Amino acid sequence: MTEIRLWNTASKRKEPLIPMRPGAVSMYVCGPTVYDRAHLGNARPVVVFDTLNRLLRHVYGADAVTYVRNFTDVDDKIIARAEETGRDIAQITGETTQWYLDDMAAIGALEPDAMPRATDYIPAMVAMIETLIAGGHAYAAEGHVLFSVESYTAYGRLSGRSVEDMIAGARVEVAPYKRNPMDFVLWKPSTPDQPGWDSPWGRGRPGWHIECSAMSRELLGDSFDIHGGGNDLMFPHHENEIAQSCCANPGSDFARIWMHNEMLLVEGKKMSKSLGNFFTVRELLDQGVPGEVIRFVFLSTHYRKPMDWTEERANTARRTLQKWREQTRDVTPGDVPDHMLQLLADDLNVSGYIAEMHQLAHAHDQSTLLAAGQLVGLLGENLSGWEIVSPADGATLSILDDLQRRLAEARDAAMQSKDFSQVDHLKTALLAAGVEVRMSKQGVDLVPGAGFEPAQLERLK
Ligand SMILES: Nc1ncnc2c1ncn2[C@@H]1O[C@H](COP(=O)(O)OP(=O)(O)OP(=O)(O)O)[C@@H](O)[C@H]1O
Ligand SMILES: [Zn+2]
Repeated sequence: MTEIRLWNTASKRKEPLIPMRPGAVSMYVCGPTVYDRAHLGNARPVVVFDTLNRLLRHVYGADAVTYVRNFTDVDDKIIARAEETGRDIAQITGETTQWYLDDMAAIGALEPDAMPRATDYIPAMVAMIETLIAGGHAYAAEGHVLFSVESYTAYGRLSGRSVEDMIAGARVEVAPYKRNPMDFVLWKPSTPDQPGWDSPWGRGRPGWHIECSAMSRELLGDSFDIHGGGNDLMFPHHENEIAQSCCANPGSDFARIWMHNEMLLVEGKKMSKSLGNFFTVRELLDQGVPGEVIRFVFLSTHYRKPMDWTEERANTARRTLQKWREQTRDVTPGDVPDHMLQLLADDLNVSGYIAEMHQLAHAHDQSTLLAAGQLVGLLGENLSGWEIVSPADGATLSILDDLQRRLAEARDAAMQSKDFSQVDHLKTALLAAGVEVRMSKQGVDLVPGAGFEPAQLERLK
């Protein structure tokens, strides 16, 4: 069986994935707070963990993998949105949840095995908070319940900070009912017009962090294999999840491997709702960018590196996919070769994997190319958005293939003879027909651009 190695943020090294329950892999990923359309940054963790989910299913079998991603449908941001718009909270969260599912399906993400909504798990959260109070890890004060960070000596270990550093560096809310400024809210009181549930501490609602601790435990148990999310969640959210879960379930590991994707940036800054520097996945789809192109752009950068979205990258992705789609039309998928699987299994080296896909395309190994694409959620049948693209027809593609071969041969010959006139002649003619010519050590690539005129190729036949 392929050994999967993943970078564990907690240990700061790559570790083999050894499922706690042999043959059964469990993964929890923090999902969205549902009050607005997902922006492009929000789609990055979805693509990253969807790709991992697909790899896990390939290696262990689909039935052996349990992937959970939650919806946070109770949160102060949602309450604020309802107040601003005068709309009903259930309407806002219901609509936004459906948008999210539609948009993520459009970028080729499989639905997780479970998608718990926080409001369906309030009793589990209350029970966990009671356990924490009984164990001396939390205290009730003025209708709130707070987690006492001093009660957990490993607090800060994931993000590598001490409690003193955190107090100095963080903008923590200082409140009279807190014993330590770093103590964080497990439960807070609700006014009569805010969503609330009866509890031993009065009518109120959970804090954000306890939601994930309770839902992951209900669905995956005290300990599970992989916990994922964006690296903006490492502190305080994940640090707080660990504190809650490890104190409520003594002796458990909570999550064995912590994985964090880097951010999608806009001019050097994280794309985020609060900064207002965002555009949504839906806007891109509506502009005619196929969901598969969005996915491909994400896959082209390793998940632990920050990245930008540029139109140029989108156009390159579109041309590559268009070509591969034509090449693999009516082809039956073969098998993904082991050396390619090894690349994915090495902490999701998808860019290396895509380089191999280019090689397969050059070698006209269409059935392997198709299988390789489908393993990472590309070249499938259900990916929308291509209808507005006019693909080159089969005859034109075979001329292009022929020209690609001739150009590669001409180049090899010219390396010996030092006479590049034939290479230059072909290149000039291709460029005139609107075909971009890319030559690298790996080979020759012909990419028809927006101004492609197939008729111009006829005279090169
Ligand atoms: N720019 C980004 N790049 C990659 N992942 C992101 C980016 N922004 C948010 N995420 C991830 O998206 C998920 C949902 O995040 P969240 O709903 O907090 O969005 P947000 O834009 O960060 O909102 P806010 O700015 O209001 O905090 C989380 O897993 C988070 O890590
Ligand atoms: Zn979470």
